[in-house]
Amino acid sequence: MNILDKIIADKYREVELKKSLIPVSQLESSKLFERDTVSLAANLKSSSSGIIAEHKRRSPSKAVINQNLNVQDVAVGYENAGVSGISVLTDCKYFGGSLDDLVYARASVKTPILRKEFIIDEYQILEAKAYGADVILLIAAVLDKNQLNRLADFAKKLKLDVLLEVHDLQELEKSLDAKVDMIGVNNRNLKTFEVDIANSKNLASKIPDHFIKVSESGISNTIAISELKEYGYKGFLVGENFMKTTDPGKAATDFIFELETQFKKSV
Ligand SMILES: O=C(O)c1ccccc1NCC(=O)[C@H](O)[C@H](O)COP(=O)(O)O
Repeated sequence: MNILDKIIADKYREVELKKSLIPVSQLESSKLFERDTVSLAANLKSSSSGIIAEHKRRSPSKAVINQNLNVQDVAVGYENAGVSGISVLTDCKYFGGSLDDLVYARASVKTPILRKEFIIDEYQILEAKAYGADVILLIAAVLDKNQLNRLADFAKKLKLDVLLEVHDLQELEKSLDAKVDMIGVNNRNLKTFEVDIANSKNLASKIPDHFIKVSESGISNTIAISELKEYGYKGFLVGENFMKTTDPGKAATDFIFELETQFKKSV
Protein backbone atom coordinates (compact mmCIF):
# COMPACT_ATOMS: atom_id res chain seq x y z
CA MET A 1 0.00 0.00 0.00
CA ASN A 2 1.48 3.40 -0.94
CA ILE A 3 0.98 6.51 1.23
CA LEU A 4 -1.90 7.79 -0.89
CA ASP A 5 -3.76 4.47 -0.50
CA LYS A 6 -3.23 4.70 3.28
CA ILE A 7 -4.48 8.29 3.44
CA ILE A 8 -7.61 7.39 1.46
CA ALA A 9 -8.35 4.24 3.48
CA ASP A 10 -8.14 6.34 6.66
CA LYS A 11 -10.25 9.07 5.07
CA TYR A 12 -13.17 6.70 4.33
CA ARG A 13 -13.16 5.63 8.01
CA GLU A 14 -12.85 9.24 9.24
CA VAL A 15 -15.75 10.46 7.10
CA GLU A 16 -18.05 7.64 8.28
CA LEU A 17 -17.23 8.50 11.91
CA LYS A 18 -17.83 12.21 11.35
CA LYS A 19 -21.17 11.53 9.66
CA SER A 20 -22.26 9.64 12.77
CA LEU A 21 -21.24 12.53 15.03
CA ILE A 22 -22.34 15.66 13.14
CA PRO A 23 -25.48 15.42 10.99
CA VAL A 24 -25.71 17.19 7.63
CA SER A 25 -28.52 19.39 9.04
CA GLN A 26 -26.06 20.81 11.59
CA LEU A 27 -23.54 21.66 8.85
CA GLU A 28 -26.25 23.27 6.74
CA SER A 29 -27.44 25.43 9.62
CA SER A 30 -24.00 26.85 10.39
CA LYS A 31 -23.60 30.62 9.98
CA LEU A 32 -20.78 30.30 7.44
CA PHE A 33 -22.91 28.02 5.25
CA GLU A 34 -24.91 31.08 4.16
CA ARG A 35 -21.84 33.14 3.36
CA ASP A 36 -21.33 34.31 -0.26
CA THR A 37 -18.22 32.57 -1.54
CA VAL A 38 -15.40 34.42 -3.31
CA SER A 39 -14.07 32.97 -6.55
CA LEU A 40 -10.43 31.92 -6.73
CA ALA A 41 -10.86 31.25 -10.46
CA ALA A 42 -11.98 34.86 -11.02
CA ASN A 43 -8.94 36.09 -9.08
CA LEU A 44 -6.59 33.98 -11.18
CA LYS A 45 -8.20 35.24 -14.42
CA SER A 46 -7.55 38.84 -13.40
CA SER A 47 -4.03 40.20 -13.24
CA SER A 48 -3.43 38.99 -9.69
CA SER A 49 -0.14 37.49 -8.46
CA GLY A 50 -1.46 33.99 -9.14
CA ILE A 51 0.10 32.70 -5.94
CA ILE A 52 -2.01 30.30 -3.88
CA ALA A 53 -0.12 30.15 -0.60
CA GLU A 54 -0.57 27.13 1.62
CA HIS A 55 -0.78 26.63 5.37
CA LYS A 56 0.98 23.27 5.87
CA ARG A 57 2.46 22.18 9.21
CA ARG A 58 3.81 18.83 8.14
CA SER A 59 3.52 16.36 5.30
CA PRO A 60 4.20 12.71 4.58
CA SER A 61 7.14 13.66 2.33
CA LYS A 62 8.82 16.21 4.61
CA ALA A 63 7.64 15.32 8.14
CA VAL A 64 7.61 18.54 10.18
CA ILE A 65 7.73 21.77 8.19
CA ASN A 66 6.64 24.27 10.82
CA GLN A 67 4.52 23.59 13.91
CA ASN A 68 5.17 26.90 15.68
CA LEU A 69 2.91 29.27 13.78
CA ASN A 70 -0.55 30.61 14.36
CA VAL A 71 -2.82 29.96 11.36
CA GLN A 72 -4.41 33.41 11.64
CA ASP A 73 -0.99 35.15 11.50
CA VAL A 74 -0.06 33.04 8.48
CA ALA A 75 -3.34 33.78 6.66
CA VAL A 76 -3.15 37.54 7.35
CA GLY A 77 0.51 37.57 6.30
CA TYR A 78 -0.40 35.85 3.03
CA GLU A 79 -3.31 38.22 2.37
CA ASN A 80 -1.13 41.28 3.03
CA ALA A 81 1.48 39.84 0.66
CA GLY A 82 -1.10 39.95 -2.16
CA VAL A 83 -1.69 36.25 -2.78
CA SER A 84 -4.61 35.27 -5.03
CA GLY A 85 -5.74 32.47 -2.75
CA ILE A 86 -4.91 30.70 0.50
CA SER A 87 -4.84 26.91 0.82
CA VAL A 88 -5.53 25.43 4.25
CA LEU A 89 -4.77 21.76 4.84
CA THR A 90 -7.48 20.25 7.02
CA ASP A 91 -6.23 16.66 7.24
CA CYS A 92 -5.03 16.00 10.78
CA LYS A 93 -3.28 12.62 10.72
CA TYR A 94 -0.82 13.26 7.88
CA PHE A 95 -0.62 17.08 7.71
CA GLY A 96 -1.45 18.28 11.24
CA GLY A 97 -4.33 20.42 9.98
CA SER A 98 -7.96 20.73 11.04
CA LEU A 99 -11.30 22.31 10.25
CA ASP A 100 -10.54 24.71 13.10
CA ASP A 101 -7.62 25.99 11.03
CA LEU A 102 -10.08 26.70 8.22
CA VAL A 103 -12.45 28.60 10.55
CA TYR A 104 -9.62 30.66 12.07
CA ALA A 105 -8.22 31.51 8.64
CA ARG A 106 -11.71 32.43 7.39
CA ALA A 107 -12.26 34.74 10.34
CA SER A 108 -9.07 36.64 9.50
CA VAL A 109 -9.10 37.17 5.72
CA LYS A 110 -11.31 37.95 2.71
CA THR A 111 -9.02 36.17 0.21
CA PRO A 112 -10.52 32.99 -1.32
CA ILE A 113 -9.67 29.91 0.76
CA LEU A 114 -9.15 26.43 -0.63
CA ARG A 115 -10.02 23.55 1.67
CA LYS A 116 -7.02 21.29 0.99
CA GLU A 117 -8.36 17.85 1.76
CA PHE A 118 -8.68 14.34 0.34
CA ILE A 119 -12.33 14.60 -0.68
CA ILE A 120 -14.13 11.33 -1.30
CA ASP A 121 -17.68 12.17 -0.20
CA GLU A 122 -20.29 14.96 -0.51
CA TYR A 123 -20.25 15.27 3.28
CA GLN A 124 -16.74 16.80 3.16
CA ILE A 125 -17.95 19.37 0.62
CA LEU A 126 -20.75 20.38 2.97
CA GLU A 127 -18.13 20.68 5.71
CA ALA A 128 -15.99 22.88 3.45
CA LYS A 129 -18.92 25.26 2.97
CA ALA A 130 -19.94 25.14 6.64
CA TYR A 131 -16.42 25.97 7.82
CA GLY A 132 -15.86 28.89 5.45
CA ALA A 133 -14.05 27.60 2.34
CA ASP A 134 -14.53 29.07 -1.14
CA VAL A 135 -12.84 26.30 -3.11
CA ILE A 136 -12.48 22.54 -2.84
CA LEU A 137 -9.86 20.19 -4.24
CA LEU A 138 -10.70 16.97 -6.07
CA ILE A 139 -7.82 14.56 -6.71
CA ALA A 140 -8.17 12.48 -9.88
CA ALA A 141 -5.76 9.82 -8.56
CA VAL A 142 -8.24 8.76 -5.88
CA LEU A 143 -11.63 9.22 -7.61
CA ASP A 144 -13.21 7.50 -10.61
CA LYS A 145 -14.83 9.49 -13.41
CA ASN A 146 -18.35 9.20 -11.94
CA GLN A 147 -17.18 10.36 -8.52
CA LEU A 148 -15.30 13.29 -10.07
CA ASN A 149 -18.33 14.45 -12.04
CA ARG A 150 -20.74 13.92 -9.14
CA LEU A 151 -18.59 15.66 -6.51
CA ALA A 152 -17.78 18.56 -8.86
CA ASP A 153 -21.48 19.11 -9.62
CA PHE A 154 -22.31 18.99 -5.93
CA ALA A 155 -19.66 21.62 -5.11
CA LYS A 156 -20.80 23.91 -7.93
CA LYS A 157 -24.39 23.76 -6.63
CA LEU A 158 -23.05 25.08 -3.33
CA LYS A 159 -21.29 27.89 -5.26
CA LEU A 160 -17.84 26.57 -4.43
CA ASP A 161 -15.04 26.71 -6.99
CA VAL A 162 -13.42 23.39 -7.86
CA LEU A 163 -9.72 22.74 -8.43
CA LEU A 164 -9.27 19.31 -9.99
CA GLU A 165 -5.78 17.87 -9.50
CA VAL A 166 -4.09 15.52 -11.95
CA HIS A 167 -0.60 14.12 -12.17
CA ASP A 168 -0.50 12.39 -15.55
CA LEU A 169 -2.24 12.19 -18.91
CA GLN A 170 -4.50 9.31 -17.92
CA GLU A 171 -5.82 11.25 -14.91
CA LEU A 172 -6.25 14.35 -17.07
CA GLU A 173 -8.26 12.52 -19.73
CA LYS A 174 -10.59 11.08 -17.10
CA SER A 175 -11.16 14.61 -15.74
CA LEU A 176 -12.04 16.53 -18.87
CA ASP A 177 -15.85 16.13 -18.62
CA ALA A 178 -16.04 17.36 -15.04
CA LYS A 179 -17.56 20.81 -14.63
CA VAL A 180 -14.66 22.36 -12.76
CA ASP A 181 -13.08 25.79 -12.88
CA MET A 182 -9.41 24.92 -12.59
CA ILE A 183 -7.17 22.00 -13.47
CA GLY A 184 -4.14 21.69 -11.22
CA VAL A 185 -1.13 19.71 -12.35
CA ASN A 186 0.66 18.29 -9.35
CA ASN A 187 4.42 18.26 -9.82
CA ARG A 188 4.62 15.82 -6.91
CA ASN A 189 3.88 12.19 -7.58
CA LEU A 190 1.75 11.41 -4.51
CA LYS A 191 2.75 7.74 -4.61
CA THR A 192 6.54 8.19 -4.77
CA PHE A 193 6.93 11.86 -3.63
CA GLU A 194 9.16 12.59 -6.62
CA VAL A 195 8.84 16.28 -7.56
CA ASP A 196 9.46 17.68 -11.05
CA ILE A 197 8.18 21.02 -12.40
CA ALA A 198 8.57 19.59 -15.91
CA ASN A 199 5.36 17.66 -15.23
CA SER A 200 3.32 20.88 -15.49
CA LYS A 201 5.15 21.85 -18.67
CA ASN A 202 4.58 18.44 -20.28
CA LEU A 203 0.84 18.36 -19.59
CA ALA A 204 0.08 22.03 -20.34
CA SER A 205 -0.84 21.64 -24.01
CA LYS A 206 -3.24 18.78 -23.20
CA ILE A 207 -5.41 20.97 -20.92
CA PRO A 208 -8.25 22.64 -22.87
CA ASP A 209 -8.25 26.44 -22.75
CA HIS A 210 -11.56 26.76 -20.89
CA PHE A 211 -9.87 25.44 -17.72
CA ILE A 212 -7.65 27.77 -15.71
CA LYS A 213 -4.29 26.05 -15.34
CA VAL A 214 -2.70 25.77 -11.91
CA SER A 215 0.75 24.31 -11.20
CA GLU A 216 1.11 22.65 -7.79
CA SER A 217 4.01 21.62 -5.53
CA GLY A 218 7.76 21.94 -5.52
CA ILE A 219 7.73 25.61 -6.56
CA SER A 220 10.65 27.27 -4.79
CA ASN A 221 11.67 30.21 -6.96
CA THR A 222 10.20 32.93 -9.16
CA ILE A 223 12.08 31.81 -12.28
CA ALA A 224 10.01 28.60 -12.23
CA ILE A 225 6.84 30.72 -12.19
CA SER A 226 7.95 32.87 -15.14
CA GLU A 227 8.62 29.67 -17.08
CA LEU A 228 5.27 28.13 -16.12
CA LYS A 229 3.45 31.30 -17.21
CA GLU A 230 4.82 30.74 -20.71
CA TYR A 231 2.99 27.42 -20.71
CA GLY A 232 -0.27 29.17 -19.87
CA TYR A 233 -0.34 28.64 -16.09
CA LYS A 234 -2.23 31.30 -14.12
CA GLY A 235 -2.13 29.80 -10.63
CA PHE A 236 0.82 28.53 -8.57
CA LEU A 237 0.33 26.56 -5.36
CA VAL A 238 3.23 27.09 -2.97
CA GLY A 239 3.42 25.45 0.44
CA GLU A 240 6.73 24.41 1.94
CA ASN A 241 8.76 27.23 0.41
CA PHE A 242 6.83 29.76 2.54
CA MET A 243 5.96 27.56 5.52
CA LYS A 244 9.55 26.51 6.25
CA THR A 245 10.40 30.11 7.19
CA THR A 246 9.70 31.82 10.52
CA ASP A 247 7.43 34.33 8.76
CA PRO A 248 5.54 32.83 5.78
CA GLY A 249 3.74 36.14 5.12
CA LYS A 250 7.08 37.93 4.70
CA ALA A 251 8.42 35.10 2.55
CA ALA A 252 5.34 35.45 0.30
CA THR A 253 5.73 39.28 0.20
CA ASP A 254 9.38 38.99 -0.87
CA PHE A 255 8.50 36.30 -3.41
CA ILE A 256 5.71 38.37 -5.02
CA PHE A 257 7.93 41.48 -5.05
CA GLU A 258 10.64 39.50 -6.88
CA LEU A 259 8.04 38.14 -9.30
CA GLU A 260 6.78 41.65 -10.11
CA THR A 261 10.33 43.01 -10.50
CA GLN A 262 11.15 40.14 -12.85
CA PHE A 263 7.99 40.87 -14.87
CA LYS A 264 8.77 44.62 -15.15
CA LYS A 265 12.28 43.83 -16.42
CA SER A 266 10.87 41.49 -19.08
CA VAL A 267 8.49 44.09 -20.65
O1 LIG B 1 3.22 17.20 0.40
C1 LIG B 1 3.20 15.96 0.53
O2 LIG B 1 4.13 15.30 1.01
C2 LIG B 1 1.99 15.18 0.10
C3 LIG B 1 1.99 13.80 0.25
C4 LIG B 1 0.87 13.05 -0.10
C5 LIG B 1 -0.24 13.68 -0.59
C6 LIG B 1 -0.26 15.07 -0.73
C7 LIG B 1 0.84 15.82 -0.41
N1 LIG B 1 0.86 17.20 -0.51
C8 LIG B 1 -0.28 17.97 -0.82
C9 LIG B 1 0.03 19.04 -1.78
O3 LIG B 1 -0.57 19.02 -2.83
C10 LIG B 1 1.03 20.11 -1.43
O4 LIG B 1 0.89 20.42 -0.09
C11 LIG B 1 0.90 21.40 -2.22
O5 LIG B 1 0.84 21.18 -3.59
C12 LIG B 1 2.11 22.33 -1.92
O6 LIG B 1 3.30 21.66 -2.22
P1 LIG B 1 4.71 22.24 -1.76
O7 LIG B 1 4.83 23.64 -2.27
O8 LIG B 1 5.74 21.35 -2.38
O9 LIG B 1 4.74 22.21 -0.27
